[in-house]
Formats: sequence, C-alpha cells, structure tokens
Amino acid sequence: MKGNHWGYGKENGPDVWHKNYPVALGSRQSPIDIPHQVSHDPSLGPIVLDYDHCTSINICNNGHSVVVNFDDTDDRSVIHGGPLENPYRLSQFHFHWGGKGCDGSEHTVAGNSYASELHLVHWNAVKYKLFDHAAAAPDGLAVVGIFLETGDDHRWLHTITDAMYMVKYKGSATDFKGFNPKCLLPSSLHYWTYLGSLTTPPLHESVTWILLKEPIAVSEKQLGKFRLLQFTGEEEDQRLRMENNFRPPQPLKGRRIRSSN
Ligand SMILES: NS(=O)(=O)c1ccc(CCCCO)cc1
Ligand SMILES: [Zn+2]
Repeated sequence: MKGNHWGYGKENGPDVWHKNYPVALGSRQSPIDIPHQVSHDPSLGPIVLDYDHCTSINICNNGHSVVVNFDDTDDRSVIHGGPLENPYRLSQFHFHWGGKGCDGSEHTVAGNSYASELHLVHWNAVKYKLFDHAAAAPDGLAVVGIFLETGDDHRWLHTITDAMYMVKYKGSATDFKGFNPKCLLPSSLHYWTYLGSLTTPPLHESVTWILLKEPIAVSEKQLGKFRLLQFTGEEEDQRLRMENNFRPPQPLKGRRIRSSN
C-alpha cells in the first residue's frame, strides 16, 4: 500500500488494510454476520431518533462513498435510548453497495447480504468535544445501519440519487439542504446491537452498532445511479467506477449481539 492510499481494490483493499491499520486484526471489528439466534434483551428500550430539527449541509464524494453532512454544532438532531447512555449527535450518513446485480451490504444476516447498507453516523458530544476525539473513543460513536434491498423505487431516495451527478468525482461536493434522513427509515425500529468499529480505515473500535432488522426497498435503477459515482478524481487518468465499497464480515471474537424485542 506504499503511497496508494487504502481503497477497495486488489492492491489496497480490506485484506491489506491491517498493514497500515493493525487494529484491523483487533477484537471488536466491524462489520459482522448476525447469526440466526441472537439473545433477546428485554432491558433494551426503543431507539429514538430526534431528527425534526436536523440541518443537512452538503453531499460529497470522498473517494470511498457518497456522504451527506449535517450541522452537528448543537443537539438539533440526536439519537438516544436503546443501548445508549447518552444522546449522540447526527454527523453524516453514507452508503456501501455492490456491483450491478451484486450485493454490497457490510453486515450480513445469517450469511445473507443485502444490495446496500446505509450508515447514519452519530457521536457522543456529551463526553467528547470533537467528532474526531469521539471517533477514537470506545463509547464515542453510534452508527445506525439500515439494509437496502432491491424492489420498488424508494419514494425519497431520488433526492439523493438526483444529486449524484453533481458529485461524480472524488473530492466534489454540492449544497444539499433540507434533507431529513427520517424519510429513509423502515416502518419498524426493531434492531440488533453490538460493540464494533468503523468499517473503513482508521477502523477505530469506537462504534456502538444499531442495525435495523427491517430493510428498506430501493429500485435497481436507483442503485444503478450510485454506480455512476467514481472512486477517482476528475483530473486522474484512471476512471474507477465507485462500487463494491464494502468490507466483508469480521470475526465475532466472543462478542455478544443483543436483539431489541
Ligand atoms: N462505515 S462507518 O459507518 O463505520 C464509518 C463512519 C465514519 C467514518 C469516518 C471516521 C473518521 C475518523 O476520524 C468511517 C467509517
Ligand atoms: Zn459506513
């Protein structure tokens, strides 16, 4: 991986991330496979997403995914409840997906992948001053994972896919105001939760994962628009289509996965 930064290719993909990020071989890495039997924990309350005053800022292509960033300078959009001791502030959301007709989720359920996975990234601003401090702390982040399966058009996803032609190349960004990710939630907020990590470098073991059991449906056409994005910048000779930007499941290493009701 000399010089050529981490990515999802043969030379710089998940199998070699450990060379620059040794925590890749750690004891609480993500994603994982969610097995059939998960212990139900009646003490686990509902997860609450207070996004009514959320402020989206822009949508950008960071060379690894397409990301919608939020104003997280105050507690205007937080999640709380469930396994969380504090409220966690919404910072950004992004996606992971596969190639045409291939699955691209990061977490798998009883060995099965979904077409894509949406991550709503939140940080513990009660205990940490900055996102990057929280991102390196064991109780710093809470990521809500939502599975996407192919089916009917998603009524609201078009606002995101329509903006993608503006952020085709790595390093591009455009205004993206007034988007409330509540419209991307499934009808049920039942979830699995476990302690894990960022699924991309720096792979910090700082994430309380909250995976919603119910997937949302998006059309193959909508997913196809994700694949118009490129890993590479406008000025680069190589034109690498952004797809298969997912890390495969990692060893559970004795961790407990809990299920809300
Ligand atoms: N795929 S993920 O939700 O685990 C995720 C979320 C956020 C980051 C950015 C970490 C920046 C550390 O300074 C990286 C990965
Ligand atoms: Zn992610």
